Amino acid sequence: MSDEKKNFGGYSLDLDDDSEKVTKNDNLVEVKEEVQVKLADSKGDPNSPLYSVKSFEELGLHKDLLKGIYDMKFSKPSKIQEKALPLLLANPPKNMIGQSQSGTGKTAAFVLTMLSRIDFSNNTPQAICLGPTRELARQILQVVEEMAKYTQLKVHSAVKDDEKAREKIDAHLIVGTPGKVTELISKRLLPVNMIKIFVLDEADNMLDVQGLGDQSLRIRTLMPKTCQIVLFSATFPDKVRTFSQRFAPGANEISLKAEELTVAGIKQFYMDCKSEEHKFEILVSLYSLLTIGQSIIFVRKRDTADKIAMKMTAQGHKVVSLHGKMESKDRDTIMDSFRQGTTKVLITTNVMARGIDISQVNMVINYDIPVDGNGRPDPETYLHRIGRTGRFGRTGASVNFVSDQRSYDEMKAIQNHFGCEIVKVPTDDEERIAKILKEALKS
Ligand SMILES: Nc1ncnc2c1ncn2[C@@H]1O[C@H](COP(=O)(O)OP(=O)(O)OP(=O)(O)O)[C@@H](O)[C@H]1O
Repeated sequence: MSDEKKNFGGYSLDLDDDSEKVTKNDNLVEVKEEVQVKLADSKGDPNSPLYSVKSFEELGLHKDLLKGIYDMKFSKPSKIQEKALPLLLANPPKNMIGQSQSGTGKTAAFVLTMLSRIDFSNNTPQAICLGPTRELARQILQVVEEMAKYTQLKVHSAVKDDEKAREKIDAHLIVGTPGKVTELISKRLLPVNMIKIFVLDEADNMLDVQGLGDQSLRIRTLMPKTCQIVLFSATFPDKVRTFSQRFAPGANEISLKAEELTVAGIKQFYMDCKSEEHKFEILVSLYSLLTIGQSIIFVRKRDTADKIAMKMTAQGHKVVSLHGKMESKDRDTIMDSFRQGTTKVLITTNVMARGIDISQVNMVINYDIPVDGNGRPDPETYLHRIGRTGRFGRTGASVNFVSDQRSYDEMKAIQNHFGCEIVKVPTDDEERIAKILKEALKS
């Protein structure tokens, strides 16, 4: 889609495309318990993304929403919630482009805004929220349902193979993926004339990726003129930011510099493997560490995910793979069992890189270093992948596997982009590996 001209709202736009217990070793069991309670990111530190001076009451939320969030054990807002909510809730509504580090509570910021804008006495769609994958859309829907527990909200899930709407939707809030929402609108099942707020989560991805971008844009053009446009992500690369500003004209912006994006609680490592086979051997040797909490292993290709899962399973390890080639039903089952902690190790592609929030995930392995569609190192995807751990101040470890000069250079390019530290871990000393990673999860 590079250089392609898009017409939107009268503008011509340039779119750039692009606890299963570990029985082997008592120490590991001990660490697991510590990992679960340890908060790395001190909320007392004014520089922490979790720091705030205000309470939720001071942010002007309805008492029914306050009851919902207190039930979820949210005691104080995070920085992005404290900063964004007053801007998002102000009248007349203003658009928003909001950025904050992974796992710092962006979802609550936009969900609470949508819920605050809805008139529950009017049974017609008033808010649409889109995410890039069915897994993320389902997760947002769960958050919506929890937060809206004390309201009269009716919500509709718009993901493939889910709730086949045949009649006109009368739910107040729609959460879905762009493809399904486009379909519902074109079949005239989803009326959009009363939509007051349109949210894109993982907005940079939603606007940049071929297909998703086209659909998001098309839906955007159908929104009423007065509709509030809200874009959130941990990353807004320059090429997407300019477009975002046109997508959400006059928006309030909360932004971060590249160097501010990495989360302090996520320690980053790399292991210098000799070959592809050696990568697999190292992965297997890490299994007992991977199951201390839960882990996600990211690979580049769907086939690789399946192959590794098969090989590990054949060796007696309990792992599952999840990727976009699978049936929706299977994806949901795998995801639900990982979310419940029944499965501990998930091998996946970038489909799971963004937004997925499972607090028990304390290790992420980049089995393949992320690259973009042109084969170039992809810092944004890297940041989202490692952000699946270290959620809301928890500790986490991420380990990059490199196996040749090229993968090493890719990792270095990503490291330079963020100006972060990625520490080398030896591959030939299991005890030392365990010590380093366990230390990372403790500190
Ligand atoms: N104020 C709060 N107090 C306690 N926990 C919170 C608060 N806000 C959010 N959380 C929890 O923090 C976790 C991370 O939040 P969320 O998934 O919204 O992060 P995010 O900023 O959207 O991350 P990502 O960029 O990875 O999508 C969730 O489990 C959420 O329930």
